[in-house]
Amino acid sequence: MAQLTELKKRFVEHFGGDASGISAFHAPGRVNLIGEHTDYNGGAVFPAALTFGTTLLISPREDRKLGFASTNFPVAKEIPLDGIAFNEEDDWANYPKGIVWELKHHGIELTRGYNLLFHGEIPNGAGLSSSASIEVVTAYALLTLEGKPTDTVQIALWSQHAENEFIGVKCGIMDQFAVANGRKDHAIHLDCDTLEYELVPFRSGDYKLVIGNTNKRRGLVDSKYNERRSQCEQAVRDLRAAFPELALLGQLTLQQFEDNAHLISDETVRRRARHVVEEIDRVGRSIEVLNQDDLVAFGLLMNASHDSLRDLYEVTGPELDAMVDAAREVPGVLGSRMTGAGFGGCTVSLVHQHSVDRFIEEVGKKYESATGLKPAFYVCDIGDGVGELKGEA
Ligand SMILES: Nc1ncnc2c1ncn2[C@@H]1O[C@H](COP(=O)(O)OP(=O)(O)OP(=O)(O)O)[C@@H](O)[C@H]1O
Ligand SMILES: OC[C@H]1O[C@H](O)[C@H](O)[C@@H](O)[C@H]1O
Repeated sequence: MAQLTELKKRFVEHFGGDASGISAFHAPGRVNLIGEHTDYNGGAVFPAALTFGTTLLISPREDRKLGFASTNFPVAKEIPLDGIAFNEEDDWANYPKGIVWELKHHGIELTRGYNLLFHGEIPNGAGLSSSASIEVVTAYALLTLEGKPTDTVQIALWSQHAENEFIGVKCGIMDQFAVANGRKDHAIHLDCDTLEYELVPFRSGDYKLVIGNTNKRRGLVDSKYNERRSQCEQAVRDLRAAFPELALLGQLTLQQFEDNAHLISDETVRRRARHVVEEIDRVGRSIEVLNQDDLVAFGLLMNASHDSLRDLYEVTGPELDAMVDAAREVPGVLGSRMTGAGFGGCTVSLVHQHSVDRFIEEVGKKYESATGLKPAFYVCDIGDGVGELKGEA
């Protein structure tokens, strides 16, 4: 792999030494096909790993220090292994530091220092999980080099915990889980309450998944994400009048919700909860129609998902809506929706392979004239989850 050779050169230029002790790892980004804002409600999600992601080159060093560099960011860091703590000044290096902190939390103290060079191909802050990717690849690599088990479900949970507690972003489990457990040409049907999951072959036939990046950056921490979470918690509290044991909205069937929605006193909170329960139902129906290779029905469910995120959950915004509206006007598009947290970021559309060029041109033009922003498009295949790049390293 030419790129790995190039990265090794950069590693040696930056950290010195020779290339012989370098190991290489890769974790993908992810796209969520349907099941949005359901993970932290204990509901179902249906994401898939991308073929592009974060490559990590890593080698042990003699002292008890961690050297962090990234081809994506100018600032490199050298940090003592002992006493790892969040530090604003360490900027992006807080993500891999958070993993070292997390491993320690589980009794895994690194036995030596390491140099790490990251190379990311995922646009940051665009809803394709570059942060989950850097977390998961760091955890997998460090566990491998320390001779510890690399259980990818455990790695997902630890990475999520690091993001929640070390970085301070209260995300659900979907991103880290997809990045850690993805499989080529499969999407993951994950129950976020039990963490039971099934890899579902994604047979898209003549259709391609096309990601559209609005290039409207969204800030997860300062966005309305946490407000949505609290509204869901409020709905659960109200619904306990009928279900005293209820812990998460995802534990309700659609019918149970319909029969008791009136218990939620605030109208906005009721709409938020309705989105969650209906979206979980849409995930179940998606699996059913995909099992029958009914892509048309799946496209309609994608559309319904976006419309609900726009009208009930209110996390889309003008950019995502403009891109989805433009996408649905192109012949050969079966469905189009926002993906990820929302408030900007990316859309995902199911587009006939013969319409992809026209899609990119027409959606690009309409989107730019509606918003003044230049979008980017990625025609994507579904890739594998985290792993070591053994042959190529
Ligand atoms: N290759 C990389 N090198 C260094 N830092 C990275 C790399 N990839 C991601 N990061 C860190 O992760 C941050 C992006 O995380 P953030 O949660 O804001 O967005 P995201 O994960 O891309 O999007 P989303 O959470 O919506 O899926 C970057 O600003 C940087 O600090
Ligand atoms: O589905 C919305 C999605 O938003 C972000 O990507 C979070 O990191 C995920 O945990 C999930 O909540």
